[in-house]
Amino acid sequence: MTGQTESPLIEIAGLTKRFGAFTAVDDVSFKVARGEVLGFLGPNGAGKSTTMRMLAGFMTPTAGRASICGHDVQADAVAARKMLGFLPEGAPTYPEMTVLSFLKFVARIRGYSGGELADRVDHAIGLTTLAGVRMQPVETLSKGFKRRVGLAQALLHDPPVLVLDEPTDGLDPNQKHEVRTLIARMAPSKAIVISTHILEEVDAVCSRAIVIANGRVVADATPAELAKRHPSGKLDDVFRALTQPKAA
Ligand SMILES: Nc1ncnc2c1ncn2[C@@H]1O[C@H](COP(=O)(O)OP(=O)(O)OP(=O)(O)O)[C@@H](O)[C@H]1O
Repeated sequence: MTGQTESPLIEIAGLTKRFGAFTAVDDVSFKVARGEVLGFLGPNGAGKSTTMRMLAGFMTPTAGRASICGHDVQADAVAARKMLGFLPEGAPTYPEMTVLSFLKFVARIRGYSGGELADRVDHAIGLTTLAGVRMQPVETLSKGFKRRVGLAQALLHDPPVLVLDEPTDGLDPNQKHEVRTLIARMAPSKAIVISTHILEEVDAVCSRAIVIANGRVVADATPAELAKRHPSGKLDDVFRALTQPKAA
């Protein structure tokens, strides 16, 4: 420890995405420091995936900027992506590859070769409990296993920043628990953003939560602070109050 305050590893300022006349993400700003696990919450269509894609440099914003470890994700994309592990929504691409060949392919793209490549792939397979399916084509896996292959590729290079779009989607309760434990274990050394619909996940792994509705941030607080905003003390009541359209 140097005693110096480290700059946030993730910085988003005024991020906006319009599709024609429709504004999907509207002036979103936040910072995430090392050690934080930020839960990104919101109803279907709120703008979570669009924000995460822009943060990961996979979609160009209409306005605003995002940076990872000080590197602008658009202007300095290669440097930013080295510092980032991104789990997009849905299943991994290249469905015809086996789990092992897909992860080796990702490792080669990440610049690894020889023994180091093999070690990286083995480690990612171990972290995500994929050893039993390593020779199986990705397209033949169940949804939960596909999700874990996506997670394995995001973790492979041990990046300081993780952006995980619904990491536990499709997992059974045991697998959900494993992935949450893994996230909690990695948390002290990384800045992590996870989007989720599952409010218990926020209590389980997040040190902070942002709620987004209609593309706008409507709350940014710790889970305990958020829970206090409703007499029931329940996050799902707070979520409903923040995100449901008011009755006329
Ligand atoms: N390429 C696109 N063209 C037009 N509209 C889009 C496009 N991508 C997303 N949208 C719209 O932007 C809004 C936000 O979508 P987004 O996928 O970011 O929401 P989300 O919060 O991730 O939702 P979910 O929880 O259902 O995954 C939605 O109304 C969606 O239909």
